[in-house]
Order: sequence, then structure tokens, then C-alpha cells
Amino acid sequence: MSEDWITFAMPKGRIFEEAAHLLRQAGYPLQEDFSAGRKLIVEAPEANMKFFLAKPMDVPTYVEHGVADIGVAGKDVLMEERRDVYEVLDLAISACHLAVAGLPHRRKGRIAPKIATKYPNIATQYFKEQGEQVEVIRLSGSIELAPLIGLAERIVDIVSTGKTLKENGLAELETIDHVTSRLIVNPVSYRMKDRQIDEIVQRLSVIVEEGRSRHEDHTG
Ligand SMILES: Nc1ncnc2c1ncn2[C@@H]1O[C@H](COP(=O)(O)OP(=O)(O)OP(=O)(O)O)[C@@H](O)[C@H]1O
Ligand SMILES: O=P(O)(O)OC[C@H]1O[C@H](OP(=O)(O)OP(=O)(O)O)[C@H](O)[C@@H]1O
Repeated sequence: MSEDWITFAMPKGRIFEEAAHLLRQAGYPLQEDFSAGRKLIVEAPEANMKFFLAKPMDVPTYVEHGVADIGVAGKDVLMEERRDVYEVLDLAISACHLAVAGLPHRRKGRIAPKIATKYPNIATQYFKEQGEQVEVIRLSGSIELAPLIGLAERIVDIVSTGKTLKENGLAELETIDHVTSRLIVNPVSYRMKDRQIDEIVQRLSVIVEEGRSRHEDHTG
């Protein structure tokens, strides 16, 4: 019996290489120079798989609509987008965290301070839970600029090394959540192609687990 094709949504950019490395370690023949060119779709007929490259924030959209059976997305993106997808495995790659930041030693002043962010849903929910009334302003990038230029009092953004905050004289004020990349699956695909998808999840979990054990051996 011939197997169904599996369509895999890969995030371009930062996460791509780490995710592609995991897939190759798990035995999936993702073309080595895929992300180097401008081509957005590659097929791996020997594995009955098709991979496409999407903007990281859009991966859950493709998976929710079922045009991708499976994909990789940051936890930040999943929290922001709240799409109807199954989150099946923590891939433990592209680790960073979501934080509130601002100018240090600045006293809370105005009512409903402005918060600049690429993550309006996360920011709105976080401040609601904190019981603080804020005005969320959506930006697309260079978020750290907002408090420096007077657009907002604080920001909600990703912090990884902390270099961007430091070089712009900002301080992390609160940590919202830790972020790693996750494997996500379309719920219908999981029912229709369960054996194939289970195998992908299984093979990737073995690689993730090996990575975790190696990391623990190194760090004690
Ligand atoms: N330092 C970091 N800054 C931003 N995202 C990071 C960082 N480290 C890991 N990540 C993860 O990578 C994802 C973003 O990847 P990337 O920066 O390539 O996409 P992007 O935000 O669409 O970029 P751009 O809009 O600049 O093209 C985030 O969703 C997050 O899970
Ligand atoms: O803690 P760090 O290691 O400095 O990383 C965090 C920075 O990286 C990301 O920006 P990105 O480089 O994606 O640029 P952007 O401003 O265009 O979003 C993020 O939005 C922070 O600005």
C-alpha cells in the first residue's frame, strides 16, 4: 500500500538550521542547501515528504488549515497565535524567553502605560493577569527602540543573550515565559496519517532525548 505524503512547514530564519539538523539526525533527508536559495518548497520523495519554508509566525496558520500536516514553531508564536493545532513535542531548540523590559529605575507613572510589542495577545493577557491596565502598541521589529524614543514606557519582547537590551540601556523587569521550539500537528492529519506522524514524533523524540542526556552529562 502506498503511503500518504507528509507536508512539513519549516520556519525560515533563526530556527531553521537547528530544526533541519534535528530532522536530518532523525533520518529525514532535508536537502542541505535548502535555506540558502530562494526556493520555498523541496520534496523528499524517498521519505514521502514535502518541506516548505514559511515565516515563523505563519507556521501555525499553515498547520491549522491543514496545508501542512506538521510543522515547527516557537512557543512564543504558539502563545501569540493560539491556533487549533496539537503541540506534540518540545524540540528543546532555539531557547530564549519572553520578558517585560524598560528603562531601569523608572518609577511607574501614568495610568495605562504604553507597552510596545510584536506579541499583542501575549502582552494583553499578561498584564490582564497582573491586574495592570495598559495600552498595547503593536510593532513589527526593533522593539527596543520604543522606550528610547518615547513611544512606550515598556516593551514585551524576546530576550536571548540580553545583548540588545544591554546595548540600548534597557533592563529586564519581569520574565513572562521560557520559549523553545515545538513540533505541531494538524488534528485531522493526526487522525488520518497517525502511523506516519507517530513515527516522525517518535524518531525526533529519540534525538531530542539524546541531546538532553548529552547536555546533562556536560553540565553535571
Ligand atoms: N534572540 C531571538 N530573537 C527572536 N526570536 C528568537 C531568538 N532566539 C530564538 N528565537 C525564536 O526564533 C523565532 C523567530 O525567528 P526569526 O527571528 O527568524 O523570525 P522573525 O521574528 O520572523 O524574524 P524577522 O521578522 O526578523 O525576519 C521566535 O519565534 C523564537 O521562538
Ligand atoms: O537578547 P538578544 O540575544 O539580544 O536577542 C533579542 C533580540 O533579538 C530579536 O530581535 P531580531 O534580531 O529578530 O530583530 P527585530 O528587532 O527585527 O525583531 C528580539 O526581538 C530582540 O530584539
